Amino acid sequence: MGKITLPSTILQFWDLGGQRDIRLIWPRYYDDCHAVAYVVDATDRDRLVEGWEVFENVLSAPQILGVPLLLLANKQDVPGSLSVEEIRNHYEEWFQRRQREHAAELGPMSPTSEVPTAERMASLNVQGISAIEGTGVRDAVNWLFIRVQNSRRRDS
Ligand SMILES: Nc1nc2c(ncn2[C@@H]2O[C@H](COP(=O)(O)OP(=O)(O)OP(=O)(O)O)[C@@H](O)[C@H]2O)c(=O)[nH]1
Repeated sequence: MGKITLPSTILQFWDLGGQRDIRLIWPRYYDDCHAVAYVVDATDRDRLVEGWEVFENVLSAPQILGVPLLLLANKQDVPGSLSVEEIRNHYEEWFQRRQREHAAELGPMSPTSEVPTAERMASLNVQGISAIEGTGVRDAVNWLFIRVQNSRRRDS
């Protein structure tokens, strides 16, 4: 857990490990979650698809519906890492492919509860960071602060 103290609020972060067995405890945190910052390793092309599957699983939790989503493309300090735009495109292509596969499995007459691609992509902010060098972290925190504050205002 980490805390960032800002003049008007304290942001509290829970860093939930990405290992397979640790993912099982993530849902325990969903009830009190005001935003999701999902970190992917932008140097690891081979594991991106697995990352999107896990991400989608998180987003399908009812408690997560409507909370601000920040996708962080980490390791931007490494030459050749995927850029923010490449990560966004990779996720969008994967999401569209998955929607098509689901539609094909369900057949043409089945009602769909799928989220339209445009809606999903519009709700998602993608930013580049380097956790090691600290670049992009301030922008990410500012974005989270503003979005959480705005969604609190809407709720009250
Ligand atoms: N070059 C570079 N390496 C990084 C960066 N962030 C993390 N690493 C390295 O990536 C490896 C994994 O980092 P961790 O912080 O253990 O990753 P994690 O996602 O928290 O791991 P889990 O909690 O097990 O999911 C370590 O060797 C880090 O030094 C970064 O921004 N740039």
